[in-house]
Amino acid sequence: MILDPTELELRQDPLAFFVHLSRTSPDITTFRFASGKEIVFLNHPDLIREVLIERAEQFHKSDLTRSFAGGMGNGILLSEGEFWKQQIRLMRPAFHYKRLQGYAEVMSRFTLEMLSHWQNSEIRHIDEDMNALTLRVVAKCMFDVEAGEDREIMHRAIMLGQKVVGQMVYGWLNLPDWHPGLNRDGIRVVRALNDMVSRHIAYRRERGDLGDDLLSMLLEAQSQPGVQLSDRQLRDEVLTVITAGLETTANALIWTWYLLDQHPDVKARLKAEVDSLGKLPGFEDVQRLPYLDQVFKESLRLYPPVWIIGRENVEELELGGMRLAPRTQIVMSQWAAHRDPRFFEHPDEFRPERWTPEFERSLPRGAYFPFSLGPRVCTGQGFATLEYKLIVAMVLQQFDLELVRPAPVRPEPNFTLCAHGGMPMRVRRWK
Ligand code: HEM
Repeated sequence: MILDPTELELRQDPLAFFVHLSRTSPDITTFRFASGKEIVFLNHPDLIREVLIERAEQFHKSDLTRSFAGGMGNGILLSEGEFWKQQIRLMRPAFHYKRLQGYAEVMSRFTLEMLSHWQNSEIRHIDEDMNALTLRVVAKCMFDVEAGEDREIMHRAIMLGQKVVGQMVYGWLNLPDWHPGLNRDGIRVVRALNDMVSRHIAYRRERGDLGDDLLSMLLEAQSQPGVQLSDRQLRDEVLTVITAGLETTANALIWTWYLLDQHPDVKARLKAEVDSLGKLPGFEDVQRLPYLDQVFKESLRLYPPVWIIGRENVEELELGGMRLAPRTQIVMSQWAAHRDPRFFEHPDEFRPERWTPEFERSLPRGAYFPFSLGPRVCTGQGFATLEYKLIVAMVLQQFDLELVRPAPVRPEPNFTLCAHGGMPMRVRRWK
């Protein structure tokens, strides 16, 4: 097949491709593959806001989202319309602010447990540690699952899954007529995960004593009048929340450790702030650390774990002066938008201090959207923010992390933005 230059650029470096497109294109632009298939790229906060918030009901998740979520079945990430409304109504209580306090206790306990295994001056694969930690946290908080054997199944599945889903996303980006499908490795991964989740559902039913975690809420909802929730759907929801909640938060943390290593002045200031607590940080404490909040926002700006999202219009419509046929594939890239010099001064620099209340007020809605925006905003935003802040504060109180491979570390745009080649770091207990 003869590749159009666009396809070549996209294949070689999707992140650079979208930044280039955003710096050289109008607010809405179309790029074409050699096959003739078109993709519409949104390059202005007003249009992003229109699609995600103001006219959200006219747009559905797209082929891109289906490729990301390929292995998760038909979970909440992909559902639409009345069915999505039912699912979000059933699931939202598990993410309510009041419940976060209980989750904070689990997050802290598991973080301390991880730190108790760290030896002074050893080299740790921080990417693996962060993935293992966020997996334990989400599995325990949402599904009350703690068993070691399952952790191993899930950990292996996620590591392989990263690769498989990455290939699927690349498939979508590179091959315009490509349809989501799993290769043999992918099928194995999904089968192992499905079996594991089904086993837990059966076990929980047998036990009979439902708790107040998300799985219990969904099991209970099955008997409510008017609720349509098959066992298969329930399993898909469990897998979706685990997958959506684990690698995203892990990568936010991994890139933060990298950025702090590359910016010792920021690390010193953040360390002073977390030490000023004089104790282990709790649920309320981490919400009162302003510099930690700035570091969080700036890390998600430069390394947004979800680096691209897609939508398609349900019916023919006009957007930004362009007529779109039904099911036109639309993409918005956090990676590119968060580097837009129209809204971020020195966009490539890591400057947590930019996040002042005045700056946030002046930033147009749609210019910064690490958790997306509008009705389909990330359900786990509060959960992830709390988890990130507790983990960063607790680790930094005890350890200094130093990168032991040459910088820069290249971001790899898979399902989420991974660190190509991993993030080995020497961990030193502060004197
Ligand atoms: C830093 C961490 C996270 C980031 C950056 C992130 C980002 C996102 C984004 C951008 C979306 C929208 C995707 C789209 O529109 O196609 C999303 C959806 C979602 N996220 Fe997150 N997420 C994070 C953590 C979590 C956690 C911890 C959970 C759960 C424990 C979670 C659960 C979900 C769910 C259920 C959805 C689907 C919502 C819906 O479609 O109604 N996320 N997330």
